[in-house]
Amino acid sequence: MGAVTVIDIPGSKSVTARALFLAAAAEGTTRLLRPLASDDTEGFAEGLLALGYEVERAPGEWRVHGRPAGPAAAAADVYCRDGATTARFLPALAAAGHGDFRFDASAQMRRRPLAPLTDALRTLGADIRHEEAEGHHPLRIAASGIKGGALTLDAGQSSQYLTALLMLGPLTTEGLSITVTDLVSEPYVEITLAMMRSFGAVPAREGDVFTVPPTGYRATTYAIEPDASTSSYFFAAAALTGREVTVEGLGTGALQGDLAFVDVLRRMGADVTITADGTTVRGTGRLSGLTVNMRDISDTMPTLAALAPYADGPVRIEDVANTRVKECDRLEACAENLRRLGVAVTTGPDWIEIHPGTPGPAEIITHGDHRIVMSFAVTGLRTPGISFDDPGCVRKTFPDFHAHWGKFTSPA
Ligand SMILES: O=C(O)C1=C[C@@H](OP(=O)(O)O)[C@@H](O)[C@H](O)C1
Ligand SMILES: C=C(OP(=O)(O)O)C(=O)O
Repeated sequence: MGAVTVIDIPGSKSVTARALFLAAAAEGTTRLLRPLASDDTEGFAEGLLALGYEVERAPGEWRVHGRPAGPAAAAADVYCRDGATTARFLPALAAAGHGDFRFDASAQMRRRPLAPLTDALRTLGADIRHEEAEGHHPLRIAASGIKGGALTLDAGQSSQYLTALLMLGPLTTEGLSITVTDLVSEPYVEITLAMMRSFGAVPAREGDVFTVPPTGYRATTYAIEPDASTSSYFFAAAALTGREVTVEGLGTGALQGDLAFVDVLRRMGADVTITADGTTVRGTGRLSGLTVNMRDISDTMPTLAALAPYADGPVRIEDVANTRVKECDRLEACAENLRRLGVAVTTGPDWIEIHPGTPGPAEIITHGDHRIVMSFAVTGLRTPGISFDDPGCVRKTFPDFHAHWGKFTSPA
Protein backbone atom coordinates (compact mmCIF):
# COMPACT_ATOMS: atom_id res chain seq x y z
CA MET A 1 0.00 0.00 0.00
CA GLY A 2 1.28 3.51 -0.74
CA ALA A 3 -1.90 5.53 -0.40
CA VAL A 4 -1.97 8.97 1.22
CA THR A 5 -4.89 9.46 3.60
CA VAL A 6 -6.05 12.53 5.49
CA ILE A 7 -7.99 11.36 8.51
CA ASP A 8 -10.77 13.35 10.15
CA ILE A 9 -10.29 12.51 13.81
CA PRO A 10 -12.99 13.57 16.31
CA GLY A 11 -12.20 16.16 18.99
CA SER A 12 -10.10 15.43 22.05
CA LYS A 13 -11.90 13.86 24.98
CA SER A 14 -9.57 15.49 27.50
CA VAL A 15 -9.86 18.94 25.96
CA THR A 16 -13.66 18.66 25.64
CA ALA A 17 -14.07 17.61 29.29
CA ARG A 18 -11.89 20.46 30.56
CA ALA A 19 -13.62 22.95 28.27
CA LEU A 20 -17.02 21.90 29.67
CA PHE A 21 -15.83 22.37 33.27
CA LEU A 22 -14.18 25.74 32.58
CA ALA A 23 -17.12 27.02 30.53
CA ALA A 24 -19.58 26.00 33.25
CA ALA A 25 -17.56 27.89 35.86
CA ALA A 26 -17.00 30.98 33.70
CA GLU A 27 -18.73 34.33 33.60
CA GLY A 28 -20.65 34.45 30.30
CA THR A 29 -21.48 32.06 27.48
CA THR A 30 -18.78 29.87 25.94
CA ARG A 31 -18.87 28.41 22.44
CA LEU A 32 -17.06 25.09 22.07
CA LEU A 33 -16.22 24.33 18.47
CA ARG A 34 -15.78 20.73 17.28
CA PRO A 35 -16.33 19.13 20.70
CA LEU A 36 -16.10 15.36 20.94
CA ALA A 37 -19.57 13.78 20.96
CA SER A 38 -19.02 10.43 22.68
CA ASP A 39 -20.26 8.60 25.76
CA ASP A 40 -17.66 10.24 28.03
CA THR A 41 -18.24 13.80 26.89
CA GLU A 42 -22.03 13.50 26.50
CA GLY A 43 -21.99 12.07 30.02
CA PHE A 44 -20.00 15.08 31.20
CA ALA A 45 -22.45 17.49 29.55
CA GLU A 46 -25.39 15.62 31.06
CA GLY A 47 -23.72 15.78 34.45
CA LEU A 48 -23.62 19.56 34.07
CA LEU A 49 -27.31 19.58 33.06
CA ALA A 50 -28.17 17.52 36.17
CA LEU A 51 -26.34 20.12 38.27
CA GLY A 52 -28.51 22.84 36.72
CA TYR A 53 -26.11 24.31 34.17
CA GLU A 54 -27.41 25.25 30.72
CA VAL A 55 -25.67 23.35 27.93
CA GLU A 56 -26.89 23.44 24.31
CA ARG A 57 -25.54 20.77 21.99
CA ALA A 58 -25.73 21.19 18.21
CA PRO A 59 -23.53 19.14 15.85
CA GLY A 60 -20.08 20.76 15.79
CA GLU A 61 -20.83 23.44 18.38
CA TRP A 62 -21.79 23.27 22.03
CA ARG A 63 -22.72 26.34 24.08
CA VAL A 64 -22.40 26.54 27.83
CA HIS A 65 -23.92 29.32 29.94
CA GLY A 66 -21.48 29.75 32.80
CA ARG A 67 -22.42 30.09 36.47
CA PRO A 68 -19.47 31.40 38.53
CA ALA A 69 -21.55 30.86 41.70
CA GLY A 70 -21.74 27.11 41.03
CA PRO A 71 -24.53 24.65 40.22
CA ALA A 72 -28.05 26.09 39.90
CA ALA A 73 -29.55 22.94 41.40
CA ALA A 74 -29.89 22.82 45.18
CA ALA A 75 -29.74 19.04 45.00
CA ALA A 76 -28.74 16.69 42.19
CA ASP A 77 -28.00 13.08 41.38
CA VAL A 78 -25.21 12.88 38.79
CA TYR A 79 -24.44 9.68 36.89
CA CYS A 80 -20.87 9.77 35.55
CA ARG A 81 -21.11 6.63 33.36
CA ASP A 82 -17.62 5.20 32.57
CA GLY A 83 -15.83 8.55 32.36
CA ALA A 84 -13.09 9.24 34.88
CA THR A 85 -12.89 12.87 33.75
CA THR A 86 -16.57 13.25 34.64
CA ALA A 87 -16.28 11.21 37.82
CA ARG A 88 -13.22 13.11 39.05
CA PHE A 89 -13.70 16.66 37.71
CA LEU A 90 -17.41 17.25 38.41
CA PRO A 91 -17.27 16.57 42.18
CA ALA A 92 -14.62 19.32 42.44
CA LEU A 93 -16.87 21.73 40.53
CA ALA A 94 -19.84 20.85 42.73
CA ALA A 95 -17.81 21.24 45.93
CA ALA A 96 -17.20 24.90 45.05
CA GLY A 97 -20.97 25.51 44.97
CA HIS A 98 -23.81 25.13 47.45
CA GLY A 99 -26.17 22.16 47.65
CA ASP A 100 -26.49 18.43 48.21
CA PHE A 101 -24.96 16.50 45.35
CA ARG A 102 -24.75 12.78 44.84
CA PHE A 103 -22.40 11.24 42.28
CA ASP A 104 -22.44 7.68 41.01
CA ALA A 105 -20.83 5.87 38.08
CA SER A 106 -20.87 2.59 36.14
CA ALA A 107 -19.59 -0.61 37.74
CA GLN A 108 -16.34 -0.13 35.79
CA MET A 109 -15.86 3.42 37.07
CA ARG A 110 -16.93 2.52 40.61
CA ARG A 111 -13.91 0.19 40.74
CA ARG A 112 -11.49 3.00 39.82
CA PRO A 113 -9.85 4.99 42.64
CA LEU A 114 -10.68 8.51 43.75
CA ALA A 115 -9.39 8.75 47.35
CA PRO A 116 -6.52 11.23 46.89
CA LEU A 117 -8.99 13.68 45.34
CA THR A 118 -11.79 13.27 47.88
CA ASP A 119 -9.23 13.37 50.73
CA ALA A 120 -7.83 16.62 49.32
CA LEU A 121 -11.32 18.12 49.02
CA ARG A 122 -11.98 17.11 52.64
CA THR A 123 -8.72 18.79 53.70
CA LEU A 124 -10.12 21.93 52.08
CA GLY A 125 -13.26 21.60 54.21
CA ALA A 126 -15.63 19.75 51.85
CA ASP A 127 -18.19 17.49 53.49
CA ILE A 128 -17.89 14.26 51.47
CA ARG A 129 -19.29 10.84 52.29
CA HIS A 130 -18.60 7.71 50.27
CA GLU A 131 -21.78 5.61 50.28
CA GLU A 132 -20.14 2.24 49.76
CA ALA A 133 -16.37 1.69 49.44
CA GLU A 134 -14.22 4.48 50.90
CA GLY A 135 -12.45 6.38 48.11
CA HIS A 136 -14.83 5.20 45.37
CA HIS A 137 -18.14 6.19 43.81
CA PRO A 138 -20.94 6.56 44.81
CA LEU A 139 -20.41 9.63 47.00
CA ARG A 140 -22.33 12.56 48.46
CA ILE A 141 -21.14 16.13 48.84
CA ALA A 142 -22.89 18.64 51.11
CA ALA A 143 -21.33 21.62 49.38
CA SER A 144 -20.89 25.02 50.97
CA GLY A 145 -18.10 26.58 48.90
CA ILE A 146 -14.34 26.14 49.25
CA LYS A 147 -12.18 28.74 51.01
CA GLY A 148 -8.89 27.42 49.65
CA GLY A 149 -5.44 27.03 51.19
CA ALA A 150 -2.48 24.69 50.91
CA LEU A 151 -2.44 20.95 50.44
CA THR A 152 -0.20 18.07 49.48
CA LEU A 153 -1.31 15.63 46.79
CA ASP A 154 -0.10 12.25 45.59
CA ALA A 155 -1.01 12.11 41.89
CA GLY A 156 1.11 9.02 41.24
CA GLN A 157 -1.97 6.98 40.33
CA SER A 158 -3.78 9.60 38.26
CA SER A 159 -3.06 13.16 37.12
CA GLN A 160 -6.83 13.70 37.03
CA TYR A 161 -6.82 14.35 40.80
CA LEU A 162 -4.47 17.27 40.24
CA THR A 163 -6.39 18.56 37.22
CA ALA A 164 -9.63 18.59 39.23
CA LEU A 165 -8.02 20.56 42.06
CA LEU A 166 -6.24 22.99 39.71
CA MET A 167 -9.51 23.78 37.91
CA LEU A 168 -11.18 24.27 41.30
CA GLY A 169 -8.51 26.79 42.37
CA PRO A 170 -9.92 29.93 40.68
CA LEU A 171 -13.37 29.17 42.20
CA THR A 172 -12.12 29.25 45.80
CA THR A 173 -12.21 32.45 47.85
CA GLU A 174 -8.49 32.45 48.72
CA GLY A 175 -6.84 30.37 46.01
CA LEU A 176 -4.94 27.10 46.23
CA SER A 177 -1.36 25.99 46.67
CA ILE A 178 -0.82 22.32 45.81
CA THR A 179 2.44 20.49 46.46
CA VAL A 180 2.59 17.32 44.39
CA THR A 181 4.59 14.38 45.79
CA ASP A 182 4.25 12.15 42.71
CA LEU A 183 2.71 12.65 39.28
CA VAL A 184 1.85 10.41 36.31
CA SER A 185 0.54 11.46 32.91
CA GLU A 186 2.19 14.85 33.40
CA PRO A 187 1.40 16.27 29.92
CA TYR A 188 -2.30 16.18 30.87
CA VAL A 189 -1.54 18.72 33.60
CA GLU A 190 0.01 20.97 30.96
CA ILE A 191 -3.27 20.74 28.99
CA THR A 192 -5.11 21.80 32.15
CA LEU A 193 -2.85 24.80 32.84
CA ALA A 194 -2.98 25.98 29.21
CA MET A 195 -6.75 25.71 29.04
CA MET A 196 -7.25 27.45 32.41
CA ARG A 197 -5.25 30.36 30.97
CA SER A 198 -7.49 30.42 27.89
CA PHE A 199 -10.43 30.94 30.26
CA GLY A 200 -8.70 33.83 32.08
CA ALA A 201 -7.11 32.08 35.08
CA VAL A 202 -3.45 32.54 36.02
CA PRO A 203 -2.16 29.26 37.47
CA ALA A 204 1.58 29.02 38.10
CA ARG A 205 3.96 26.13 38.57
CA GLU A 206 7.35 26.07 40.25
CA GLY A 207 8.72 22.54 40.32
CA ASP A 208 6.31 20.45 42.36
CA VAL A 209 4.28 23.40 43.64
CA PHE A 210 1.24 24.72 41.80
CA THR A 211 -0.42 27.97 42.85
CA VAL A 212 -3.81 29.12 41.63
CA PRO A 213 -5.14 32.56 42.56
CA PRO A 214 -8.92 33.02 43.04
CA THR A 215 -9.55 34.81 39.75
CA GLY A 216 -12.62 32.94 38.51
CA TYR A 217 -12.94 32.23 34.77
CA ARG A 218 -14.07 34.21 31.71
CA ALA A 219 -16.13 32.70 28.88
CA THR A 220 -14.48 32.36 25.49
CA THR A 221 -14.83 30.69 22.10
CA TYR A 222 -12.74 27.55 22.17
CA ALA A 223 -11.85 25.28 19.24
CA ILE A 224 -11.15 21.70 20.29
CA GLU A 225 -8.22 19.93 18.61
CA PRO A 226 -8.49 16.35 17.28
CA ASP A 227 -7.91 13.58 19.81
CA ALA A 228 -4.26 12.52 19.87
CA SER A 229 -4.90 9.15 21.58
CA THR A 230 -7.52 8.28 18.94
CA SER A 231 -5.04 9.33 16.24
CA SER A 232 -2.54 6.76 17.55
CA TYR A 233 -4.47 3.87 15.93
CA PHE A 234 -4.29 5.48 12.50
CA PHE A 235 -0.63 6.47 12.92
CA ALA A 236 0.19 2.90 14.02
CA ALA A 237 -1.70 1.60 10.97
CA ALA A 238 0.46 3.79 8.72
CA ALA A 239 3.66 2.52 10.34
CA LEU A 240 2.49 -1.07 9.92
CA THR A 241 1.15 -0.96 6.37
CA GLY A 242 3.44 1.50 4.61
CA ARG A 243 0.66 3.99 4.05
CA GLU A 244 0.91 7.71 4.70
CA VAL A 245 -1.58 9.13 7.18
CA THR A 246 -2.08 12.80 8.02
CA VAL A 247 -4.14 14.17 10.89
CA GLU A 248 -4.82 17.83 10.25
CA GLY A 249 -5.22 20.22 13.17
CA LEU A 250 -2.87 18.23 15.40
CA GLY A 251 0.54 19.79 14.86
CA THR A 252 3.33 21.66 16.64
CA GLY A 253 0.85 23.75 18.65
CA ALA A 254 -1.11 20.73 19.91
CA LEU A 255 -1.86 20.60 23.63
CA GLN A 256 -2.04 16.82 23.98
CA GLY A 257 1.05 14.93 25.10
CA ASP A 258 -0.21 11.74 23.43
CA LEU A 259 0.93 13.16 20.11
CA ALA A 260 4.40 12.04 21.29
CA PHE A 261 3.31 8.51 20.31
CA VAL A 262 4.59 9.42 16.84
CA ASP A 263 8.08 9.77 18.33
CA VAL A 264 7.83 6.10 19.36
CA LEU A 265 6.85 5.18 15.79
CA ARG A 266 9.75 7.27 14.48
CA ARG A 267 12.17 5.36 16.74
CA MET A 268 10.72 2.14 15.33
CA GLY A 269 11.40 3.26 11.76
CA ALA A 270 8.43 5.31 10.50
CA ASP A 271 8.85 8.68 8.82
CA VAL A 272 7.15 11.40 10.87
CA THR A 273 6.55 15.03 9.95
CA ILE A 274 4.95 17.50 12.35
CA THR A 275 4.10 20.96 11.05
CA ALA A 276 1.96 23.78 12.38
CA ASP A 277 -0.97 22.32 10.41
CA GLY A 278 -0.83 18.65 11.29
CA THR A 279 1.09 15.42 11.69
CA THR A 280 1.98 12.86 9.04
CA VAL A 281 3.26 9.32 9.61
CA ARG A 282 4.54 7.21 6.73
CA GLY A 283 5.42 3.57 7.09
CA THR A 284 8.80 2.61 5.67
CA GLY A 285 8.56 -1.15 5.87
CA ARG A 286 10.87 -1.10 8.90
CA LEU A 287 9.49 -1.72 12.40
CA SER A 288 12.22 -2.12 15.01
CA GLY A 289 11.82 -3.40 18.54
CA LEU A 290 12.62 -0.97 21.34
CA THR A 291 12.41 -0.21 25.06
CA VAL A 292 10.26 2.80 25.79
CA ASN A 293 9.03 4.60 28.90
CA MET A 294 5.34 5.46 28.43
CA ARG A 295 4.61 7.05 31.83
CA ASP A 296 3.62 10.32 30.12
CA ILE A 297 1.55 8.78 27.32
CA SER A 298 0.14 5.56 28.75
CA ASP A 299 -3.20 5.71 26.89
CA THR A 300 -1.13 4.75 23.85
CA MET A 301 0.46 1.74 25.60
CA PRO A 302 -2.20 -0.66 24.21
CA THR A 303 -1.68 0.78 20.69
CA LEU A 304 2.01 -0.06 20.86
CA ALA A 305 1.41 -3.44 22.52
CA ALA A 306 -0.97 -4.44 19.70
CA LEU A 307 1.51 -3.34 17.02
CA ALA A 308 4.51 -4.90 18.78
CA PRO A 309 4.33 -8.52 17.48
CA TYR A 310 5.19 -7.23 14.01
CA ALA A 311 8.41 -5.51 15.17
CA ASP A 312 11.72 -7.20 14.35
CA GLY A 313 12.72 -7.45 18.03
CA PRO A 314 11.16 -7.33 21.49
CA VAL A 315 9.11 -4.28 22.47
CA ARG A 316 9.40 -3.46 26.17
CA ILE A 317 7.09 -0.80 27.58
CA GLU A 318 8.07 0.54 31.01
CA ASP A 319 6.67 2.69 33.83
CA VAL A 320 3.00 2.11 33.07
CA ALA A 321 1.73 0.81 36.44
CA ASN A 322 -1.25 3.15 36.34
CA THR A 323 -2.63 1.44 33.24
CA ARG A 324 -3.79 -1.20 35.74
CA VAL A 325 -6.42 1.23 37.12
CA LYS A 326 -7.96 2.39 33.84
CA GLU A 327 -11.12 1.01 32.20
CA CYS A 328 -9.59 -2.39 32.99
CA ASP A 329 -6.17 -3.67 34.01
CA ARG A 330 -4.72 -2.79 30.62
CA LEU A 331 -1.33 -4.41 31.21
CA GLU A 332 -2.97 -7.77 31.85
CA ALA A 333 -5.64 -7.27 29.16
CA CYS A 334 -2.95 -6.62 26.55
CA ALA A 335 -0.94 -9.64 27.71
CA GLU A 336 -4.02 -11.88 27.82
CA ASN A 337 -5.10 -10.93 24.30
CA LEU A 338 -1.63 -11.14 22.78
CA ARG A 339 -1.35 -14.66 24.23
CA ARG A 340 -4.75 -15.53 22.76
CA LEU A 341 -3.28 -14.50 19.40
CA GLY A 342 -0.30 -16.80 20.03
CA VAL A 343 2.25 -14.09 20.86
CA ALA A 344 4.83 -14.46 23.67
CA VAL A 345 4.47 -11.81 26.37
CA THR A 346 5.78 -11.19 29.87
CA THR A 347 4.60 -8.57 32.36
CA GLY A 348 5.80 -7.11 35.65
CA PRO A 349 4.22 -4.67 38.08
CA ASP A 350 4.74 -1.73 35.73
CA TRP A 351 6.00 -3.16 32.44
CA ILE A 352 5.12 -5.43 29.54
CA GLU A 353 7.45 -7.08 27.04
CA ILE A 354 6.16 -8.41 23.73
CA HIS A 355 8.15 -10.72 21.49
CA PRO A 356 8.01 -10.80 17.70
CA GLY A 357 5.48 -13.33 16.46
CA THR A 358 2.86 -14.23 13.92
CA PRO A 359 -0.54 -13.51 15.47
CA GLY A 360 -3.32 -15.93 14.56
CA PRO A 361 -7.10 -15.46 14.60
CA ALA A 362 -8.81 -15.05 17.98
CA GLU A 363 -11.63 -13.31 19.78
CA ILE A 364 -10.29 -10.35 21.75
CA ILE A 365 -11.62 -10.02 25.29
CA THR A 366 -12.24 -6.29 25.59
CA HIS A 367 -13.17 -5.99 29.28
CA GLY A 368 -15.42 -3.14 28.09
CA ASP A 369 -12.31 -1.09 27.25
CA HIS A 370 -12.52 1.05 24.10
CA ARG A 371 -8.73 1.16 23.73
CA ILE A 372 -8.43 -2.63 23.69
CA VAL A 373 -10.78 -2.71 20.67
CA MET A 374 -9.15 0.13 18.75
CA SER A 375 -5.63 -1.16 19.48
CA PHE A 376 -6.26 -4.74 18.38
CA ALA A 377 -7.98 -3.41 15.25
CA VAL A 378 -4.42 -2.41 14.31
CA THR A 379 -3.21 -6.01 14.82
CA GLY A 380 -6.13 -7.08 12.62
CA LEU A 381 -4.69 -5.16 9.66
CA ARG A 382 -2.22 -8.03 9.16
CA THR A 383 -4.05 -10.88 10.89
CA PRO A 384 -7.42 -11.97 9.50
CA GLY A 385 -9.99 -13.40 11.88
CA ILE A 386 -9.66 -11.02 14.83
CA SER A 387 -13.05 -10.31 16.45
CA PHE A 388 -14.16 -8.60 19.67
CA ASP A 389 -16.50 -9.73 22.44
CA ASP A 390 -17.80 -6.14 22.85
CA PRO A 391 -16.94 -4.04 19.78
CA GLY A 392 -19.47 -1.35 20.83
CA CYS A 393 -17.45 -0.22 23.85
CA VAL A 394 -15.63 2.21 21.52
CA ARG A 395 -18.60 4.50 22.23
CA LYS A 396 -16.64 5.86 25.22
CA THR A 397 -14.45 8.03 23.01
CA PHE A 398 -15.17 7.21 19.33
CA PRO A 399 -18.69 5.91 18.61
CA ASP A 400 -18.06 5.82 14.83
CA PHE A 401 -14.72 4.04 15.09
CA HIS A 402 -15.76 0.92 13.18
CA ALA A 403 -17.26 2.89 10.29
CA HIS A 404 -14.14 5.08 10.07
CA TRP A 405 -11.80 2.11 10.34
CA GLY A 406 -13.73 0.22 7.68
CA LYS A 407 -13.43 3.12 5.24
CA PHE A 408 -9.81 3.68 6.14
CA THR A 409 -8.80 0.06 5.67
CA SER A 410 -10.79 -0.75 2.54
CA PRO A 411 -8.84 -0.06 -0.68
CA ALA A 412 -9.93 3.21 -2.36
O1 LIG B 1 -6.91 14.29 32.36
C1 LIG B 1 -7.26 13.60 31.40
O2 LIG B 1 -8.04 14.04 30.54
C2 LIG B 1 -6.73 12.24 31.27
C3 LIG B 1 -5.62 11.86 31.98
C4 LIG B 1 -5.03 10.50 31.88
O3 LIG B 1 -5.40 9.78 33.05
P1 LIG B 1 -4.41 9.50 34.29
O4 LIG B 1 -3.87 10.80 34.76
O5 LIG B 1 -5.30 8.82 35.25
O6 LIG B 1 -3.29 8.61 33.77
C5 LIG B 1 -5.55 9.74 30.66
O7 LIG B 1 -5.22 8.37 30.79
C6 LIG B 1 -7.05 9.88 30.51
O8 LIG B 1 -7.51 9.19 29.38
C7 LIG B 1 -7.44 11.32 30.34
C1 LIG C 1 -8.12 6.10 30.69
C2 LIG C 1 -9.01 6.65 29.86
O1 LIG C 1 -10.11 7.35 30.21
P1 LIG C 1 -10.58 8.04 31.58
O2 LIG C 1 -9.47 7.84 32.59
O3 LIG C 1 -10.77 9.48 31.25
O4 LIG C 1 -11.85 7.34 31.93
C3 LIG C 1 -8.85 6.50 28.39
O5 LIG C 1 -9.59 7.16 27.64
O6 LIG C 1 -7.98 5.73 27.95
